[in-house]
Amino acid sequence: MSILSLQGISKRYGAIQALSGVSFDVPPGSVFGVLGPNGSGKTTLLGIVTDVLKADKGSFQLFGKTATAAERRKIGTLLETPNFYHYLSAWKNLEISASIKQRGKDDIERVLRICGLYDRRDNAFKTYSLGMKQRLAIAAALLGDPDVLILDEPTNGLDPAGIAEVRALIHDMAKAGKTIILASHLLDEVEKVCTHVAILQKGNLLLSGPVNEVIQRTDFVELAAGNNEELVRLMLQYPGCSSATIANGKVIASFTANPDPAAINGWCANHGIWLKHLQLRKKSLETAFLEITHTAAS
Ligand SMILES: Nc1ncnc2c1ncn2[C@@H]1O[C@H](COP(=O)(O)OP(=O)(O)OP(=O)(O)O)[C@@H](O)[C@H]1O
Repeated sequence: MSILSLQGISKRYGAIQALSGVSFDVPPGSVFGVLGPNGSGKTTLLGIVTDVLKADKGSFQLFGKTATAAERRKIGTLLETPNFYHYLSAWKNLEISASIKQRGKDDIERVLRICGLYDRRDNAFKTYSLGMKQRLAIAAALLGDPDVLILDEPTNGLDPAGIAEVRALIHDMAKAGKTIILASHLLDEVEKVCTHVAILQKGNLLLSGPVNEVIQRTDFVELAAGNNEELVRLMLQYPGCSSATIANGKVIASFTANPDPAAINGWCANHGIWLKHLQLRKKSLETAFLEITHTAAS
């Protein structure tokens, strides 16, 4: 059973079509990244799922059921950095968050410990670093031990140390069996923390599924020989080689399936070309993503 299942969600703001018939499923235990550039509809989508906004069309189910207040209570959300009181301590701020969520105070110690803030619980919020502030926001989302967390751009505005802190926290929560749905425009974030991804562009869903399946990052090979022009001609005859070009003194060869460097080396030697350089490389996630969005736009 999917944790969240969306069918044909559409939303328009006046002349702007923010979402157009978006459908995908979030499997249990996944860290599901909703990825897309600024303005692609990520926040709108999370707003609909958390009942902050209403869809114009389409439907969705939480835990296999039409979402009611009972299902929503199983979800912790961080849609924007909450307005904590600057002069109050982390503990006091979480007491307020707990009472807004109509939850008791008995969970505050647990969430502060998970987020590594227990030792700083009595310090005023204003004395926290940005990373600690964001971790406190996640602590507030964790009150009541929800099975599912929805986080909108959880590392937004953080420095590398803060980003690493929040990522470590997401990893820990995923290990503890939580399903995490997070919106991000950072490919790096998706690559480092997500198991699944849905890619949005201008409100349209381009792709969704497990990261390794959706974002095909076939290997390519970097080669060099005494005569690179001759090497290009030879590689273009190699079974499964889809392209071979020279860049920066190296021959870059792509293939229809993942290439075997040993077989390439043998093939070249058998054809009288001795390689000076042979390296298997992976297309960066960024290149793969740009290809996906470029293909969709053209
Ligand atoms: N309240 C609103 N009124 C009018 N247009 C809106 C409103 N909220 C969002 N939009 C527009 O809808 C589109 C999708 O916005 P949304 O905030 O959902 O995208 P996003 O992917 O979350 O972007 P970002 O990464 O910048 O947060 C954008 O064109 C945005 O300008």
